[in-house]
Amino acid sequence: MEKPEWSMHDFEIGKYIGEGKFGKVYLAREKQSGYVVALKVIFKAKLDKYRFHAHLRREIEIQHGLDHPNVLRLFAWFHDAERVVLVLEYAARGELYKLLRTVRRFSERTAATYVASLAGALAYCHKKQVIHRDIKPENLLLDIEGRLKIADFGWAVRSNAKRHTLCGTIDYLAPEMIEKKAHDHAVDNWTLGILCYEFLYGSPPFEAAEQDDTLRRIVKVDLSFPTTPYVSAEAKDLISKLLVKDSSKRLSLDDIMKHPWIVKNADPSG
Ligand SMILES: COc1ccc(C(=O)Nc2ccccc2)cc1NC(=O)CCSCc1cnc2[nH]ccc2c1
Repeated sequence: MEKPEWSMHDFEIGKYIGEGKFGKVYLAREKQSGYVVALKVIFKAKLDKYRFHAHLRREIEIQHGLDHPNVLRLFAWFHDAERVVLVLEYAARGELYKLLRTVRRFSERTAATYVASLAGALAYCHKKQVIHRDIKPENLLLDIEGRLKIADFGWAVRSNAKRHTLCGTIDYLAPEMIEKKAHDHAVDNWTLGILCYEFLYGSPPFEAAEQDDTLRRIVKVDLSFPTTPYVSAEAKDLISKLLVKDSSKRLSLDDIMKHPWIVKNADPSG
């Protein structure tokens, strides 16, 4: 979809599909090709207010170079007097979390396929020196084939987030984040452990009534596996090797892809 410059006139704008801190997201069809995309309209006035021009420019440069089946594509961007418009891949089956809430929990094959997709996408991003990927659950979308897409919502605050806490859920924070230690991309490996647990059991491992209890359980790595639903020993083995306090001892992304539970259950087509 390379072209010297795009404008709004190249697209038929469809329904509104989402809200970001900097603007709204619409379904759109590119007139020439009929290709359906998501247009994220960001107001320059907002960028000025938050002084995000440089951040957005840097992000666009980074995103433009990313091309992985499990990372939402930024195809192009253009701007006019008052707006910057991002031409993004459209993930037709929407938010993975809405699906999880609907079906309660995923099968071991589905969970393993999503974990393998995430590990592959993160390994790709880390190879491209991109570790600002934030694999919070709200950032995971599903395309028309049900393939997982890490949809970096940039600095958007999702106004329609379903999470129970205000500032985005704390269930995914790694111990080093809570203890304000230096953290690197090993936090993503921790988050993969949380997500794998939640995919299989339907709720995150350290959930508690009060936020303080959740934080205490995280720093203690107070991990236990309920007797129901049945979850295989291999799955628990993988989760136990990711939810490790010492970030240097967490299973690496490559080792996740080679783990017996992933090898046995993940669908290679993603
Ligand atoms: C590569 O992706 C992105 C790259 C950059 C930014 C961004 O906003 N950067 C920014 C903005 C201002 C200041 C600084 C940085 C956002 C995204 N990605 C999304 O926002 C995903 C949801 S919009 C698309 C989309 C697709 N498919 C769907 N299916 C259902 C809903 C839905 C929604």
